[in-house]
Amino acid sequence: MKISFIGAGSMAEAIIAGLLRKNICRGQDIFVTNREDREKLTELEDRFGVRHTYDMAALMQHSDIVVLAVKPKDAHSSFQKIKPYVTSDILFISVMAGISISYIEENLGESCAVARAMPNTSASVGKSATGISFNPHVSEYQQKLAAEVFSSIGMTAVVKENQLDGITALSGSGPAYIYYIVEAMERSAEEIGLEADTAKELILQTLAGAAEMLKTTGSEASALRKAVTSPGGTTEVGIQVLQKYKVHDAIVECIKAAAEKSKRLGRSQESKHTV
Ligand SMILES: NC(=O)C1=CN([C@@H]2O[C@H](COP(=O)(O)OP(=O)(O)OC[C@H]3O[C@@H](n4cnc5c(N)ncnc54)[C@H](O)[C@@H]3O)[C@@H](O)[C@H]2O)C=CC1
Ligand SMILES: O=C(O)[C@@H]1CCC=N1
Repeated sequence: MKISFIGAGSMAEAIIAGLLRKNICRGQDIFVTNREDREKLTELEDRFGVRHTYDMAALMQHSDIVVLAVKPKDAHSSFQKIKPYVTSDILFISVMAGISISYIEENLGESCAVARAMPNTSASVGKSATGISFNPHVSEYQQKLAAEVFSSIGMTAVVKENQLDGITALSGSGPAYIYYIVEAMERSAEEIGLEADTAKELILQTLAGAAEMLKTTGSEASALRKAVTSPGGTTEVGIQVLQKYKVHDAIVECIKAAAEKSKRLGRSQESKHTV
């Protein structure tokens, strides 16, 4: 499979790492390009054995799949660059938050094969949770190619496009919320006098263990929480503090706000650049 990346930032890098680790393609079958940072492209070339180019005709000719991995605000400028070289046999996979399939079709051509995906940065360790949606021009073969790409970086759920703003908020941004909680756990460990390295190991194992329990026991999160919470014990006091600070509601509001932002990101780009 020959695959190119328009945009060579954290998300492109995470997907490339997965593709190569799982031998989905060879480094020489991957082209990367960005706006102007040649140094970054050379670094990727050295690290992964991928090729880089600013020649869009060559990049597009080479590609079965073109991954659109620029920030949503740069979507339009990246479309302008590649539009002259679009052909009907290329599968475009956008990982851009908020950018709709119809906007991509408007810019690249109504009959283009387009997938809109929302992975997360855990892709770089093969643990992404990815939602993906296809337009009707994506053939079964191309759907298989896309499944190969995303299964190399973790699990994938095929969904209706209207689910993707929610998925962006839930699992696209999700790792950041978990890291935010870990930052707070690390600070509390310091404040209660634990040794930093030991605390870090304990936190990581606690996270991994809780994830494994959720995955393998089939029990609901609330039931697992209750099993930890001994009446009159320590957890009960801790949870009472979380309730006092309305942490549950804050997380619900956080994810709803992120989903709204994903919708707004798409709308603002689309209204700025009517074709
Ligand atoms: N970082 C994350 O956790 C996730 C990001 N995404 C999405 O992935 C996309 C990329 O995000 P990051 O990799 O974090 O961004 P980034 O800022 O690390 O990388 C963006 C890349 O796009 C390039 N670029 C900008 N304009 C360009 C143009 N006109 N032509 C060619 N290249 C251009 C930049 O030079 C840079 O290499 C975003 O749309 C984001 O919504 C999706 C899932 C998770
Ligand atoms: O923050 C963002 O906009 C991107 C999309 C999901 C994760 N990062």
